[in-house]
Amino acid sequence: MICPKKLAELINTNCAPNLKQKDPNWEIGVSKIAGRGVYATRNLKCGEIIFKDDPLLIGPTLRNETPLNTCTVCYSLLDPKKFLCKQGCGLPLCENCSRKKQHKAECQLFKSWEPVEPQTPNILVIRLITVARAMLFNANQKALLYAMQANIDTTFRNEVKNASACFKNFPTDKKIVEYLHRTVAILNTNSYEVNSSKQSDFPLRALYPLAGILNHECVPNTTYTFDEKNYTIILKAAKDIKEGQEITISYTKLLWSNLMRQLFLKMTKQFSCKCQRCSDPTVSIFVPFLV
Ligand SMILES: C[S@@+](CC[C@H](N)C(=O)[O-])C[C@H]1O[C@@H](n2cnc3c(N)ncnc32)[C@H](O)[C@@H]1O
Repeated sequence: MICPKKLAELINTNCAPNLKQKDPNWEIGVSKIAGRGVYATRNLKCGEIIFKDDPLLIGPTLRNETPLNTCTVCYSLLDPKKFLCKQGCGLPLCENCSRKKQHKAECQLFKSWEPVEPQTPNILVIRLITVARAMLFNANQKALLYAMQANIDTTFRNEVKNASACFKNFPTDKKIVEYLHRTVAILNTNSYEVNSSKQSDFPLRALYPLAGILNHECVPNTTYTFDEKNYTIILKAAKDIKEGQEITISYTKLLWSNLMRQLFLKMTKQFSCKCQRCSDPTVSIFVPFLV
């Protein structure tokens, strides 16, 4: 894993206007919690905005119940009968976005892989677009992506492996395939779930260079929201934070029981939380019975 200083340089090279602050109130350092973390460079007041961060990578999550007839560029709901790109890349697309540069590059990439059934909506093909977007990164963006933590488990290769069977000419080059697998692992470790601003039941996974470095606490000192237009994450202090203190978020829902949080963190983020709340023997580990 690269050191905090190098990571900060990469973020600085790649950062979108929102992170370009003259005198940021945060810095990246070695964390007492895990790996690298983000620290306050001055005292922060409860409610104060700490930073705004734009996604490096964003795209559909897609679960079985999500509507496939959703444009992969603007995420608006499309006619359920005819919604796939007319050029044969297999991606759902609205008329307006078919003219956009972003889709043209993605369309070309998917067409070069030759979808087996380009006129049949396929959840594996559509879901792959988020990972495939990292193929279109420039060298700086690739370096930043690679600097993010990638948790490895027994399943992270399945996403690309399963989707590859839906193409006749999927890359076989080891380096490319490894890059795609690693992108999945990085998304699994660091991404946030954001609802599409066009439809609330269409979840997106978004990777933020700085917000992705925040470590977890079950009683975090920040909260976050997303800007509906560009999916910028806005991080605010949830209590007063002292200069030098680590800035944390919660990866779970705050009101989940100890047991639920611990299971979720172990299964999705591969760690056992040792925070004060988790270590409190007076807190029940069972799910509270709500009336
Ligand atoms: C989004 S990353 C956080 C940034 C990471 N520390 C880094 O250096 O890039 C999430 C990973 O950080 C580690 N992590 C975050 N919070 C933790 C905590 N409270 N206890 C143990 N590990 C934690 C886990 O390995 C987790 O999968």
